[in-house]
Amino acid sequence: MSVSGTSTPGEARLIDGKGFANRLTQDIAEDVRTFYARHQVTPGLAVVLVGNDPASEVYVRNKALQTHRAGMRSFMHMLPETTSQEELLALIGRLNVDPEIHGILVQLPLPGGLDPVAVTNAIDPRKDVDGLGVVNAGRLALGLPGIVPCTPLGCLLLLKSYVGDLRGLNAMVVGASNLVGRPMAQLLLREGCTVTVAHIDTRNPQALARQADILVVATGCSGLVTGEWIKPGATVIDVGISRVRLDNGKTRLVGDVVFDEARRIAGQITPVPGGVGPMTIACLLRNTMQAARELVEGAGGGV
Ligand SMILES: Nc1nc(=O)c2c([nH]1)NC[C@@H]1CN(c3ccc(C(=O)N[C@@H](CCC(=O)O)C(=O)O)cc3)C=[N+]21
Ligand SMILES: [Mg+2]
Repeated sequence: MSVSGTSTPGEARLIDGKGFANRLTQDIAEDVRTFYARHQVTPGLAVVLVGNDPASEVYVRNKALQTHRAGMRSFMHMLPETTSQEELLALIGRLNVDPEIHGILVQLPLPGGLDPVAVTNAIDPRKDVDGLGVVNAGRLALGLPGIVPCTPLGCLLLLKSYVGDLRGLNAMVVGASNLVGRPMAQLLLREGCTVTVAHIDTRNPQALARQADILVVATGCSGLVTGEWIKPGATVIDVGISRVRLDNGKTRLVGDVVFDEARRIAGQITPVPGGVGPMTIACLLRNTMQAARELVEGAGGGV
């Protein structure tokens, strides 16, 4: 591996997000025990799910499972599709003042009729473990400490571990969502990358991507990024996760990157599943631990 973040083409090294996330969760479990010994407080995470989208139910259950593995408390709030904005805001108001809750996550997307901006910003910024409210998003944009969104944070931890120093590298983020693309670009900028963000109106994103030492793809369009997008030896982080139906009727999870093409050209690449997804959940636990510390100890923190 050279300092430019590229390596000889051939077969890309697999980035083991699942293994990294497991180690991170064990480290957090240790922090939880130390924190309990010091304060007799167990960090608590509240997850709010409105409606019954089957994919969201899987994620939310997985989050609860991992929360328990880290020794934290998990509080699930499954609300019916018919929940009103007032009812949801009232619940967040109660969670904001509940001393047993240190982190609050409202699963997105919300059913139509509920305003995700109003709901996200009703969360106390100290408990906003998704980092999606204006206070934490603004802190990230200004380079100040705060809570960083879980998926971009997970991608950054993988990049720092597998690439090392990111300074001076060309990074491209494909997708400009508030949940992933924008905060990802901010984090890479903070690490000293030269950052390009491609979005729906970008002309010839493939030509821009071919310059990128680091390519982070977060569009939700399965198969968007083919081998021709990839600079030989680049590090590719695939955030996309789509369920596709195969000819035999079974379903399979795929990313936004055509994996079999990309792995022949990239230097290293995340698989789907087993890449970014498990890191998202581990970083949610990390953010909850950080929020509990700041709420209980009043320490100024950050990543
Ligand atoms: N407020 C909010 N915050 C989120 O962080 C958030 C959200 N809303 N809405 C939905 C997306 C999606 N998301 C995933 C988390 C874990 C996996 C995950 O663990 N994936 C496994 C596979 C899981 C499976 O088998 O289905 C993997 O990639 O290996 C995937 C996706 C968090 N999201
Ligand atoms: Mg994810």
